[in-house]
Amino acid sequence: MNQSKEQRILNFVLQNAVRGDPCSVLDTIDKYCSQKEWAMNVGDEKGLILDKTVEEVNPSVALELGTYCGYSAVRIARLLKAGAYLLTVEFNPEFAAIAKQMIEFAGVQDKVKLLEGPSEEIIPQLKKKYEVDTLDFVFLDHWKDRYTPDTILLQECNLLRKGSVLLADNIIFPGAPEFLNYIRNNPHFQCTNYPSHLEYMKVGDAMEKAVFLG
Ligand SMILES: Cc1ccc(Cc2cc(O)c(O)c(C(=O)NC/C=C/[C@H]3O[C@@H](n4cnc5c(N)ncnc54)[C@H](O)[C@@H]3O)c2)cc1
Ligand SMILES: [Mg+2]
Repeated sequence: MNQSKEQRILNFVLQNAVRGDPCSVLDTIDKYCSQKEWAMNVGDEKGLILDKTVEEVNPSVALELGTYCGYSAVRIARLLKAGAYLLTVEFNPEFAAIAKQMIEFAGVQDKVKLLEGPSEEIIPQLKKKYEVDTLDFVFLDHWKDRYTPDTILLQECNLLRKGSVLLADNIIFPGAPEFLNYIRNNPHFQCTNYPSHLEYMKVGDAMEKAVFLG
């Protein structure tokens, strides 16, 4: 049975990156996906916007929706302070298995909890089952039509506090027009747009930061 693209990306990392070195894992994925097979990792250019936002927020508890191969989970986890952790949600079992190996190879497994299942089921479990009080940072990079319902769900589950920061990928391409309309017209969020490019391409894209005002 021939391998999936995601399996080929993982194999390339296992054979070419330095075990326990998150930066080498990120660089190796970026090298593979820019030179061999495109994949929907946040990538190096938008990755810098993600880095700056995570460093600015310095979260104790972070949530990622849409783990995929684990690129942004590694990217976020490598910046977390001692005792801080990332919860990352992925409902495709094949991708979750790939991401688990990617996270472990990068050596950030102690900072990452990979939760397998749909975000709409996991989010309501975060307080009771995963002992979360509130989330300091949320990275949205899953199906784009889930950004709005999951942002509403996070509020309904009282998982956001004054100052919680949401960062959403792909505002331009593939685009999340409904989310943009929702969040920019919502008085409870203060929004900032970060123009960039689609990962590994010369196509325009952007990220949107939304600070919850309580
Ligand atoms: C054809 C084509 C290809 C790529 C692009 C460009 C492009 C560029 C990008 O940066 C992109 O992020 C995307 C994109 O579509 N991302 C969707 C990412 C989903 C991942 O998240 C998982 N997931 C999806 N919904 C859920 C959910 N509720 N609960 C838990 N996991 C979920 C999936 O299992 C995948 O692991 C696309 C445009 C067009
Ligand atoms: Mg994306």
